[in-house]
Amino acid sequence: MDLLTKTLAEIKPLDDELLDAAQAKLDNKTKPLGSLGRLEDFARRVVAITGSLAPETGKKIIFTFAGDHGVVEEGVSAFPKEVTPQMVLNFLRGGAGVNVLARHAGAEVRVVDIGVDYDFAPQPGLIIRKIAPGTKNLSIGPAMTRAEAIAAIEVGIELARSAKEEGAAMIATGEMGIGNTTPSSAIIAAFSGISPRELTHRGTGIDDAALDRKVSAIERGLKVNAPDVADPLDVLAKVGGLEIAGIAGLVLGGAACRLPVVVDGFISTAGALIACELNPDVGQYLFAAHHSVEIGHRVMLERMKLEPILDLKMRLGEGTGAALAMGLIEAGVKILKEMASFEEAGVTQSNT
Ligand SMILES: O=C(O)c1ccc[n+]([C@@H]2O[C@H](COP(=O)([O-])O)[C@@H](O)[C@H]2O)c1
Ligand SMILES: Cc1cc2nc[nH]c2cc1C
Repeated sequence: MDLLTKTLAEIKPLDDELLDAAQAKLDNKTKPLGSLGRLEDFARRVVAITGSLAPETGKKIIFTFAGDHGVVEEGVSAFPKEVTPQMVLNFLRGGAGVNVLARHAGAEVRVVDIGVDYDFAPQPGLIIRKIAPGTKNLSIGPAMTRAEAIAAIEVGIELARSAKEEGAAMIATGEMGIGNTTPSSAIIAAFSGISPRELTHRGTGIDDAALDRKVSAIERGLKVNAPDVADPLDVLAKVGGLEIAGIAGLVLGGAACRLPVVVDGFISTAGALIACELNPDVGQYLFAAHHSVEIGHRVMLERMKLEPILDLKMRLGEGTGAALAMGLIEAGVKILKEMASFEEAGVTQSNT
């Protein structure tokens, strides 16, 4: 059996008994019932995901997948495509936004070249698993073959599995790819049936003329490719991206090996959406880090029934939102593990 099929079969819905046991433990802590709000949900879900009533919290890894996009030749981004490899080198030197916020959160950043149109020298922190030197222009034909999409998903699955073997407590998604808000918008337009004009936004900060070109590129791409929404791999291959596929795989691999997965912004959520369309149980393993400024993000999150943790008006990607949210999820787990119970603290419980 191939790795993707095997992984999809391994993903199970969360166990209600574990969720209830975690809630019972939280309800014994020295606080009015439910008073730690969503921190309690984070703790409950990490218990049910990991199967432990005292989950580990130490090792946190952000995987930042980088890929290029043929559709940039349609003039859909405010930046040229050479920024993709330039930013990869910035990540590797520790100077990018995600590096700063990961250090702040105590997380490690691993950069994955899954499809950058540049040959990097092997170096620490860089995982070279290039499937192709970028996608093809999705506005005139398929972005990639189905085999390439599956190969990129399997890279993500393997990375999640190796993170689990190394003892990671939590993993997160991130990405870098000039032009990648175009395939992300195309993916949600395909699944939702909402028009690209309503869903498409300004990415890196495009002007009105570039926004028109971007909407037109997506409209043409959906028409020429006619992706089959009942077949999420078809959508991914025809109008997706290699880093989006890698993220879909990381999410699937995380769910299969019972790791909490923190999903960053718009592009990461497009990857997570592909994973959820392949197996709806995946959503229970996910934490939506934040609400991106990109307008299609809300539609994606609603479709996946995920409530974003933060709303900081961010739209950088890389894993920046995920880095910040990891600390809050960890805080919820620490409440469960470290807070005194009523009995331990000698505090009287409610009389109702
Ligand atoms: O994560 C987000 O919500 C997000 C929203 C807008 C843009 N980005 C980042 O900006 C790049 C894509 O923007 P664009 O305009 O080139 O499609 C890519 O490198 C993403 O990491 C990221
Ligand atoms: C400079 C720059 C940094 C980024 N990080 C993620 N996407 C990006 C896009 C640009 C243009």
